[in-house]
Amino acid sequence: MARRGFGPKGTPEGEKGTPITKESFKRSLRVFRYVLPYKYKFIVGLVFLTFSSLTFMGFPYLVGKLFDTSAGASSTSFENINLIALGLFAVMVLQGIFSFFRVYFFAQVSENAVADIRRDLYSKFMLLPISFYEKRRVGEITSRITTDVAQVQDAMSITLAELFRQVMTLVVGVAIIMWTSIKLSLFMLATFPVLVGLAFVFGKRIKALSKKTQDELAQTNIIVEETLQAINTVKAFTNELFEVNRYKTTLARAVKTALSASYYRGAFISFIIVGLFGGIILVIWYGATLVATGEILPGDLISFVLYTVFIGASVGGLGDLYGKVQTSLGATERILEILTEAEEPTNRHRNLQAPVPKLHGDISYHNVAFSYPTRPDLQVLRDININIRSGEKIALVGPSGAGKSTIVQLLMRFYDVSSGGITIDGHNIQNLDLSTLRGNIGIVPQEVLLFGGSIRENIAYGKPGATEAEVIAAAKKANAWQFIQSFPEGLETLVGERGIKLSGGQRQRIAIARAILKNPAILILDEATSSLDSESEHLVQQAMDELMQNRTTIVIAHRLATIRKVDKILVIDGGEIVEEGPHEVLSMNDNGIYANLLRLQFELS
Ligand SMILES: Nc1ncnc2c1ncn2[C@@H]1O[C@H](COP(=O)(O)OP(=O)(O)OP(=O)(O)O)[C@@H](O)[C@H]1O
Repeated sequence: MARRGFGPKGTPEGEKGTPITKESFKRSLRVFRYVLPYKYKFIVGLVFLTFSSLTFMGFPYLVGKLFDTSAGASSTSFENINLIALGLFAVMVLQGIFSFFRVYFFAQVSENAVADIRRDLYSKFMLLPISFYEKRRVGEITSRITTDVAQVQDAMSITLAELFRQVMTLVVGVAIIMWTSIKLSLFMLATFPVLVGLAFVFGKRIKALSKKTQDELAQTNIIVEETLQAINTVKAFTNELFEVNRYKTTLARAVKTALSASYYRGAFISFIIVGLFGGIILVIWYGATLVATGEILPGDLISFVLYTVFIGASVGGLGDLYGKVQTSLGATERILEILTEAEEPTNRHRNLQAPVPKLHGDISYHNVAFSYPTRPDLQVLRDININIRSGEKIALVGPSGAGKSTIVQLLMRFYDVSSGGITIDGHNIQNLDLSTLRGNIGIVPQEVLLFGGSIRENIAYGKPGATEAEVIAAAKKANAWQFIQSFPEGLETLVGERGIKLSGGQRQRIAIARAILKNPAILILDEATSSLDSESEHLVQQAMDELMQNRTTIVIAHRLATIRKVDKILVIDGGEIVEEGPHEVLSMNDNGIYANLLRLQFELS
């Protein structure tokens, strides 16, 4: 079977930011339903955030009063310098306490909500059809559950709090300075709209550039991930340097974009500094003239300047936050897009411990035609009619790319037929629950990928919760017990991330043991193309024969010698069944494809 699954197919989508519109904002609010279970903690966090922002606003006021008191100009109750200084300390202590609880509560909400999002995304990944994975790169999909979720977490914990704080500083700050001196406030505010307008334009430009940097960094990560996954291939083709160069080129591009973005960021910061300080100097100058004419107290001017700094800082911060909110909206949309993808129609609520309803194993294909969703114009199968009675064994042979693997993928409903139908025990597989369907099919793939973990775990994968005795019995039937026993750790031997410590024949026998444990009515054997040594071959064949007993079996055959005993051989060519019959009959047809293939293999061997 051609290797399926994640591959560098499809085009990367690019991690786009989303413009902040009413629509995008509304849509992304849907992600906040993940906050709902923790709403009380969220509200408490918001209350602490409000408190900490408000107490901070008391700071400039007290500093001004301290100044006036020291100059002996105050007629209010703030007579005592020590008392005011204590008040300042109290403000800071309160600020510290409130901030602690704000961080604590927001972390509780964001960590839990984000874990819920990750869990839902992962469950979704498990339930999405194979066609979903063919359209996307694996790096791109994993970045949904890592980068995008991390951005949402930032939004929930930092960005949101910052936004709230900055807006509050702005509103409360402006109200206080208005109360202090309308004249001075109007003078100060006259310079602000220009500053705010420019900051937003700047912020937007920076946003676009940092997005581009992120996209390019994502590209470099995709290269790392793909090459590490296929490190054997890279080495086998001695393409290490080629890959290093490919990585270097994309990395250089990312650095270039990051650097050009940094010019704008630098310019933005300079602009804020020059603009703000210029503004502050103007305010101090005008304020000084008001103090001179006795319209305000010197302490008021100090408070005023401090508030102006706060307000200026929050305006500057808002520019930055605008970008962050945009990034978070983009991430949120991508997450929601996955969460709303159509799942396979599987019975996900099935009790995992409950046994799968047993099928008998009569299979029929009626006029099946099929095109892959990614290549709808290319018909891969046409007019396929097959009847297999329960317990019968058939073999599919034919040139590479003929459609053999596709025929069995349709049986497992990895894809749905384009026309025609497939029935098992008379039921159209479209109407069978997917867990029942796949629960009754065992597969020994061409290339066995073992999960990192022990041999026991890998065998028990065929029947979660299998007892030790069952695992051993299966291993024995699969001719695997002998080599497992020869390892010092026996069943507990770790097989590494992809079972690299086991030989091809050993891996296959583990896969056979797994299938024996699953005890399916229908079996799919995808013969390995690479031949094993004759000793190993014999052991694997013996195990396969044991496994095939009393099961409907479809063998995808590459080596014709192994399929002489099957009940029927189907020769597939160009997506059609071109010959059909037992070995004895087909091999006699001198002009037939099967006889030809036989001769070819005989000559080659
Ligand atoms: N996921 C896919 N998306 C699009 N086209 C595919 C996909 N998988 C296979 N094909 C195409 O479908 C055709 C049949 O492929 P299939 O893997 O069924 O052939 P096969 O007979 O099993 O070949 P092999 O013996 O080499 O494994 C080929 O032309 C192949 O390129």
